[in-house]
Amino acid sequence: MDQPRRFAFTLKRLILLLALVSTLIILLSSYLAIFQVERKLLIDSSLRASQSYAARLSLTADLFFNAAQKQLVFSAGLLGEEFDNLYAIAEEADRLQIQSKRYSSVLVVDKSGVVRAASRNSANMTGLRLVSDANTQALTTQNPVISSPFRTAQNNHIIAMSVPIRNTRGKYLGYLVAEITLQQGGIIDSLINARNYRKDAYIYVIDNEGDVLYRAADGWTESTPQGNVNKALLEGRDQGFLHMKNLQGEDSLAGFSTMEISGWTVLVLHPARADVVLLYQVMLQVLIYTLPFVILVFIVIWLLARYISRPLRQLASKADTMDSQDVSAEIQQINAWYYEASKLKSVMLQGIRLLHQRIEKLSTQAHTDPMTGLLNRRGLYEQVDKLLGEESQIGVVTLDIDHFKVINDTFGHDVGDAVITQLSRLILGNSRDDDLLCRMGGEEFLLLLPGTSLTRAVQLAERLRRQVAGQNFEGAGNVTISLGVTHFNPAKVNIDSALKSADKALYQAKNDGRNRVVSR
Ligand SMILES: Nc1nc2c(ncn2[C@@H]2O[C@H](COP(=O)(O)OP(=O)(O)OP(=O)(O)O)[C@@H](O)[C@H]2O)c(=O)[nH]1
Repeated sequence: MDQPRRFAFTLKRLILLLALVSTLIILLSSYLAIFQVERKLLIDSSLRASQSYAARLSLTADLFFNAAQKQLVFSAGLLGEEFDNLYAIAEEADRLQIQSKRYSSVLVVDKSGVVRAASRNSANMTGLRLVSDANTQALTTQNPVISSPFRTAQNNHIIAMSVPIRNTRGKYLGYLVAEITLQQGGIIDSLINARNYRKDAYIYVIDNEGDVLYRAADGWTESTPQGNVNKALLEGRDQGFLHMKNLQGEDSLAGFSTMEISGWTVLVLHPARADVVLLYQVMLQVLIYTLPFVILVFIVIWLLARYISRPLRQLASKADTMDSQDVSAEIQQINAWYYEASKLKSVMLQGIRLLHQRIEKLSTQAHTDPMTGLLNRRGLYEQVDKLLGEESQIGVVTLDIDHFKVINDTFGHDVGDAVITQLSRLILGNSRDDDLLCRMGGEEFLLLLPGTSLTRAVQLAERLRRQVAGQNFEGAGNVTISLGVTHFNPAKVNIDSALKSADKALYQAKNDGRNRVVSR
């Protein structure tokens, strides 16, 4: 069963992770910075727009009040001259109302608060005693007054604009008052309305105490506005902008401007969340525009991470096969294009060289006999396979020193060693490069002779025997050897049985009196 592959922190993944995390942090922080800057810009611009709209409205209202006041002052001058002529003052009141159309009614009031004359549409008020605060204010101040809104007996929501009437000697006779309706369609409504501004905006007009006189939004005007705006929010400024809650309790941004003549303040409010919604749209756009670049950056980072990590990844994969023969050549192929990788590559190559030398040394030690330098039994089996595959006939000679125990016992072990070494050199001197010569153990040797017939193997064995017998061995004098010879075809006969056969021949040579060659 396949083991599930464990996640590994490779260099490529680490570079990718690092790059991704840092890119994301940079992106997020820039995104947040853009968000903050955009938010401030949007809020600022929307506050400024509201404030300039409020300023325009209050200027328009100021121009109206100014013109209206001048008109009333002019008429009051005429009325002062003809105050006793009831017909004339009623005509003037009517003329004013018809001409201006701004006024719902025009009244001439005497100094006791009784309506002396009225425009035709309010003729029924003639003779009535007025009791409103506006009346009291006009009579007590004897100055031009713009009243706070109030409800008339006919339930009209109005403000009253009055100017004093004096005769030619300056004596106070009463006042001329024009009533201006606040209801939808009235003059204030047509001056101050939300129709030309953003749809979510509210227009408030507040008086000096902060009481809401007028409230309108897109398409509607409140007939009896209630509520109070804390004037402390305006911080004594004539115009500016502020954050506040509207009368529904929503967080709102407001621009304001105060009228000169009435002292009323126009507030233009809109809910703050509208700008936030706009901001989210802007941020979404930013995201959409930046996304392709972000993806491109990630792809570039991914390719770079691959390119940077490739030499190290390839070197790391070769670390698993450092004992293989071809690994050095494979490592040479790796493009270690930067300092650390190239350093690692050269250290690995050096390490592999040393490792292979060491392995070779160990292998040689394991396969050779240290005393004679010949192959040992393991070394023979290691190399014989090649020989067996290539040859159709192999001569086998096995040889053993005669009475070697006596040599040891007589001359000592060192002399025995020297005899073995000298014999091995002699055998080597009689063999070809292709021959496999092996010290099988003790004083026993084996010769495998590739491509050699039995006859030639016997000839070689005989030559060896004679040479040994004729040689003087240092410290031991004359030494003889016995040899067993055989021959086999590796395709047909197993090497072990061939060796056994050679051993038998050797055994027979020993039995037959030693210092001889026996073949089988
Ligand atoms: N000096 C020395 N002696 C060895 C070495 N290896 C084996 N011997 C000795 O070789 C001797 C072999 O003795 P045996 O097997 O009885 O044979 P032999 O005395 O040669 O008698 P035959 O083979 O029957 O002629 C033993 O005494 C071993 O101790 C070696 O590396 N050096």
